Amino acid sequence: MGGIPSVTTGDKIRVSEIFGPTIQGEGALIGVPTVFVRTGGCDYRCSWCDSLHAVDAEYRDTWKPMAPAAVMAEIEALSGGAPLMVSLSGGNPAIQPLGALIELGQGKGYRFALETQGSLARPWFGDLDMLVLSPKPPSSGMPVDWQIFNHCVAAAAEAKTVLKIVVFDEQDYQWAREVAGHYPDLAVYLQPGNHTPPPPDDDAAVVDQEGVDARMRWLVDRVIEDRWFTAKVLPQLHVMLWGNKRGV
Ligand SMILES: C[S@@+](CC[C@H](N)C(=O)[O-])C[C@H]1O[C@@H](n2cnc3c(N)ncnc32)[C@H](O)[C@@H]1O
Ligand SMILES: Nc1nc2[nH]cc(C(=O)O)c2c(=O)[nH]1
Ligand code: SF4
Ligand SMILES: [Mg+2]
Repeated sequence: MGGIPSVTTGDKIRVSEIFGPTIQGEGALIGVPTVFVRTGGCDYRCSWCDSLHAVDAEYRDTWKPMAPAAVMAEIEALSGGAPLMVSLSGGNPAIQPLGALIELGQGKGYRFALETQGSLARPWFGDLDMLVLSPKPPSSGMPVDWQIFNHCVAAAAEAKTVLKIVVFDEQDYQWAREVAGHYPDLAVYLQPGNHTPPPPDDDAAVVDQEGVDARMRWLVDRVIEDRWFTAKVLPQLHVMLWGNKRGV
């Protein structure tokens, strides 16, 4: 007996928050009306994580175990029953048993994207409409297990998988180039990092927008200088519009 990790509760999904519809603010689906399901718990602790309320154990009592049908009911209530894109984020949503929710939602016409750092591969990645793999650069302080990351890449079709890499500095940028070179079939989205003021709470909407803008301009210059014309460079649109506010 014992040995069962406390990260999941049977078939239930550990939910930090469900919000929307809003627009997807990042990457390949930017601008697409989306409901977000943010799961609680992460196997990483990036130095600059903007979602600590879904990562830090001190917020654990705000995470609620929910059956897939209950999560789906909330998504449908938020969308008024009109099918739309659902983004599964976190925390690391790959920790959670999300296969049943994806199947249930797709049966009703909803589409599902999932964002993960690529530290856990799941067979149900293959059922997603889009898998966003966001390996963590040196500035995060987190090491990448490339063997597991490759399992994630293999679990979903290449056409549905994209790379989204956060870049804070030249070292991150060089790292992103190298990583992209290893996955020539995957579309690459570069995203300037934003320094967030801890601790995360509803009032922490302040963001160093000038810093993000400067980093964005620098990132565009770097990509053009290197003639890296297959890369796409996008800021976090929701951060530009609403700062680090939660639920948008
Ligand atoms: C909060 S994470 C949750 C999903 C998953 N754990 C991951 O990291 O991919 C969602 C996205 O936000 C990005 N992100 C987190 N903190 C950020 C920051 N301070 N600036 C820019 N992007 C950030 C992550 O790299 C990831 O692409
Ligand atoms: N609008 C909006 N777009 C997002 N794209 C990725 C997000 C995330 O935190 O995972 C996010 C988010 O929290 N809000
Ligand atoms: S992997 Fe994602 S959720 Fe986890 S700490 Fe890093 S940015 Fe935050
Ligand atoms: Mg975010």
